[in-house]
Amino acid sequence: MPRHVQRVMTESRTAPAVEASLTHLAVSLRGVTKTYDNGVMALGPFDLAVRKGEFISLLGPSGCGKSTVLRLIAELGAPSSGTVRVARHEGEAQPGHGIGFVFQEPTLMPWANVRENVRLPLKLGGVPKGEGRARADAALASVGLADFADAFPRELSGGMKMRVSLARALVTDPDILLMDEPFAALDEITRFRLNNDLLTLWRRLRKTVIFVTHSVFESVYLSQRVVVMTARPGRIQADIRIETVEPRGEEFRTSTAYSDYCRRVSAALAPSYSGQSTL
Ligand SMILES: Nc1ncnc2c1ncn2[C@@H]1O[C@H](COP(=O)(O)OP(=O)(O)OP(=O)(O)O)[C@@H](O)[C@H]1O
Repeated sequence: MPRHVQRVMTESRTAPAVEASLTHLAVSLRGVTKTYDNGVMALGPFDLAVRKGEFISLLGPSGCGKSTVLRLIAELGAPSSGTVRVARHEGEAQPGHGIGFVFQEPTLMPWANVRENVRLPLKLGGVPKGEGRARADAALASVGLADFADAFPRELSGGMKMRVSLARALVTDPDILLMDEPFAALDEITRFRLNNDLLTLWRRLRKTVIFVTHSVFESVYLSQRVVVMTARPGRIQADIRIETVEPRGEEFRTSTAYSDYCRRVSAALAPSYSGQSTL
């Protein structure tokens, strides 16, 4: 039975009705603020509820606290105030368990082959080598890299390295996938291809995905909801549901509905940039 682990918080009273509805949520942030040691107030107050299996994007100007949100969810830091809750299964009480993290940089170990890179989280978790290798191979197959398990990172393109990074995040079979601008450094064609592959994976695995991007187009294409943040300290500027025929594909990318949503999201984003230099 899933249970909810409540983490560092200064205010713990929650209305019973809200508590009950948490069983449908993967992640809940309520009244969260984050001020770093240097005095920078990065976030808040910030409220976000993400349903299990939902794909949402966080969009906002540079420095508005998007990565901070992901780090708080992953317990790579504690909120200054407010509540962060993450749904977990029994046996996943340790920080970070049940969560996969994909960063903009694939951060692969250059001296290890692709299989060993993907196996790393299992190795750190004490999974026996044979089982770990089999699971790493399965994760690699899921991202279309079954034939590259013995290759080294230097032999791979940028897109392939990102697939390895995704396989490494999936190898522990997390319920929640946090993705911090994973495709930002890739060329457009590779990015489009990875967008489609990610959607295919998401439809198959139904993980909860929280995806950070600077791209209005990418956020609308991928997400069921686009959450637009204000400039720092980041709060919710708009929460826009993207309703369209599923599964999405290239016809959605060229549809009027897609461009209408992009316009709507851009308009919601505009106030967050007001007063900021565009240079
Ligand atoms: N460890 C830290 N110590 C001090 N300040 C930090 C730290 N991490 C982030 N910040 C500051 O907090 C603010 C929010 O940072 P964060 O990385 O969450 O923003 P972001 O929206 O992800 O930015 P970007 O889109 O540029 O990646 C920024 O002003 C950043 O400089």
